[in-house]
Amino acid sequence: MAEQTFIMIKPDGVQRGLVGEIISRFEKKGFYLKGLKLITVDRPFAERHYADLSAKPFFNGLVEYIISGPVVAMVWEGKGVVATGRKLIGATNPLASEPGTIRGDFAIDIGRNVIHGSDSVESATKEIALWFPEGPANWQSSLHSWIYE
Ligand SMILES: Nc1ncnc2c1ncn2[C@@H]1O[C@H](COP(=O)(O)OP(=O)(O)OP(=O)(O)O)[C@@H](O)[C@H]1O
Repeated sequence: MAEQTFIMIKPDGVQRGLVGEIISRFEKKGFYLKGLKLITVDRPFAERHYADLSAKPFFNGLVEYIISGPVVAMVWEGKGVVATGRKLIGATNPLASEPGTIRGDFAIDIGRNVIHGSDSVESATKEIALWFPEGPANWQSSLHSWIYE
């Protein structure tokens, strides 16, 4: 199966009306949308998603932020989508993110950085299973041969 990643537009991205812009960037790059839902998660769920960060001093604030409103959970597919998705997103600290990246263009504070993307193929598999227990959608783009040689 082609590589997939989990991308989440955080509550600030939803509140600020950045959903369309962000989806558009992934679509225009040539990645395929294989899962999409607007969902407000509870504390235990957010703690599971960020379990690897549970020892960090910012963990509680991070969980509060993620449960503060609806997020847009997505699965995107394509060659190299995990690493390239992270490049489209930009560095964790938005002030260090290059202009042209999502965080570089739309965010300032690390605790309000608009979007999450899986950091490895392994994390992507885990996160997709957590957020999409029903599994991603199964469809093939008819543009495939115009994007891949
Ligand atoms: N020093 C910090 N202060 C506040 N929040 C932080 C800090 N470091 C990280 N975070 C928050 O925790 C999230 C996860 O941190 P991580 O180090 O995994 O960065 P990331 O992989 O770039 O982000 P994400 O996992 O959301 O894509 C960050 O996106 C940010 O929202």
